[in-house]
Amino acid sequence: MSKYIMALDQGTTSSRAIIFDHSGNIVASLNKEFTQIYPNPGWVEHDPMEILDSQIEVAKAVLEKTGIKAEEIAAIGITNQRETTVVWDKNTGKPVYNAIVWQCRRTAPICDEIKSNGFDKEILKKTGLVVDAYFSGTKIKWILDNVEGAREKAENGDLYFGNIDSWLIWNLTGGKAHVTDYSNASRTMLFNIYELKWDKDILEYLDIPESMLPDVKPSSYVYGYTDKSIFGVEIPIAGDAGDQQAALFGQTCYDKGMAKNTYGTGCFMLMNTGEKAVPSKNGLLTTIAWGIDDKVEYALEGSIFIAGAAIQWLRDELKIIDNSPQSEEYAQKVSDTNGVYVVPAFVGLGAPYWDMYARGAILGLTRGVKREHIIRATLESLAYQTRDVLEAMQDDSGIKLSALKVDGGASANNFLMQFQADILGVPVDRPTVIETTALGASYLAGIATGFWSGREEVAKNWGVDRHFEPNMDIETREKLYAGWKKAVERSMNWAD
Ligand SMILES: Nc1ncnc2c1ncn2[C@@H]1O[C@H](COP(=O)(O)OP(=O)(O)O)[C@@H](O)[C@H]1O
Ligand SMILES: O=P(O)(O)OC[C@H](O)CO
Repeated sequence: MSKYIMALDQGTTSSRAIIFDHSGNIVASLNKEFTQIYPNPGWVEHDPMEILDSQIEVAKAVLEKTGIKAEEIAAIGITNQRETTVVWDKNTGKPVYNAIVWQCRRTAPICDEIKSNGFDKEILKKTGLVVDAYFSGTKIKWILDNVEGAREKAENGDLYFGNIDSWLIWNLTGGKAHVTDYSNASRTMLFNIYELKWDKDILEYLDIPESMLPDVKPSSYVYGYTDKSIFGVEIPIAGDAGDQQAALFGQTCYDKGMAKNTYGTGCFMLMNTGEKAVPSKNGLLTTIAWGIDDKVEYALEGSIFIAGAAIQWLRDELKIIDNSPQSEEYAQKVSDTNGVYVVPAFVGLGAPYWDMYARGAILGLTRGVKREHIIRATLESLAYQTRDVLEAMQDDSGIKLSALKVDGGASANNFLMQFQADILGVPVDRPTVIETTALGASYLAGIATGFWSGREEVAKNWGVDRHFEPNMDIETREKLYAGWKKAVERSMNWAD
């Protein structure tokens, strides 16, 4: 009998493979960072072949490391950085251009044009998305308009588009399945989230042939089997969800009103809104959580573009820490930021501001400011951005959270989690498994193949590692937050 599920978690900065047992515990995990390509200011690309190779490498290596045989893997669940766009030739399997990453701002002018024509309102109504360079639609258009010969090939039906999930599944199945799931489709800006189909008007407006697009399936479903040449046996690929929706699933937020916040490269808060799509008045996105049990369920989402990436910036560019966990040690050496705010708007601002032209800023510098203050202010910026989003979410949903479930790499930082509870005035709960993205993908795959009976069974696996209770007086909290709002204002509308 197969004893495990393997999740392939293809994130913005690394490809990860995790093996889970029946209790939802991590048996083994491996990850590999890959190259970030910045060809121009504000542009971000990945090499799709490097993504594929690194993902297969860690999957094979994690099996080798544990001695677990491929036959013991009941199913594979895929989860991925969302919106990142790959276009490839279906005859040769070769990408026609690098993957254009979700953070890339190159299509801001296309978005401006959409807005000036007023078509953004139509797009919001159909897709639940605010028009922004973040989503896949304008990235596909850019490739077709700028890569020599691409448009002609696309019109001949020779090109496929996919987000990273589709690119991986197509390759892992030996070119047999060109598919995606509802959650990923809902991030393309091309998918009508109410009618559950690709939207012909938007495709026409952006001049994208429908033949390029994958078939859209449930998130818990057998899409195909891995080609024998990869693991020696065929393993069903039975789960597919965008990483943030997968984390919502892994956090077992199955009831309306349940929410989680994931602190990875970016930071993404999602609230389950059940079978009803809730439009936002406050700059949040209405998106599909997943398709399962013959229906789709929706979520409200606050997307923060830069979170853990700001800590990597302290490490890699400023070189004032040696590794991310060290940020906690430095932040605790000072009792406050000495009046400093860091606004990490490196690629503009997402929810609730949606300013493609905002740029990062350090404000409040005086002669006494030390690196510890800058490090602390950078960590605090993750918490302030989360408060911006939580306020919008509570207002849109009419639901006041009794506690916020957190996960992702930076949620390991105890200083940050305590400050988060303090600045929200809401307790924060960190679960025993913070790799909830991979866990959610495993649950989706395991449910599709009968490894688990359903959501009720896996919900029992969730447990708290640590509870952070707010411990700041209201006056301090509000004063600090008011300073943040002022700082954000100064960073906005900066780049031309
Ligand atoms: N202890 C920590 N304190 C602050 N940030 C951290 C810590 N550990 C990891 N991070 C940040 O978390 C991010 C990695 O989290 P992860 O969930 O793996 O992200 P992703 O899936 O986006 O690659 C990195 O940006 C890293 O800087
Ligand atoms: O790679 P992550 O975990 O930061 O997630 C990226 C998001 O999916 C982008 O929408």
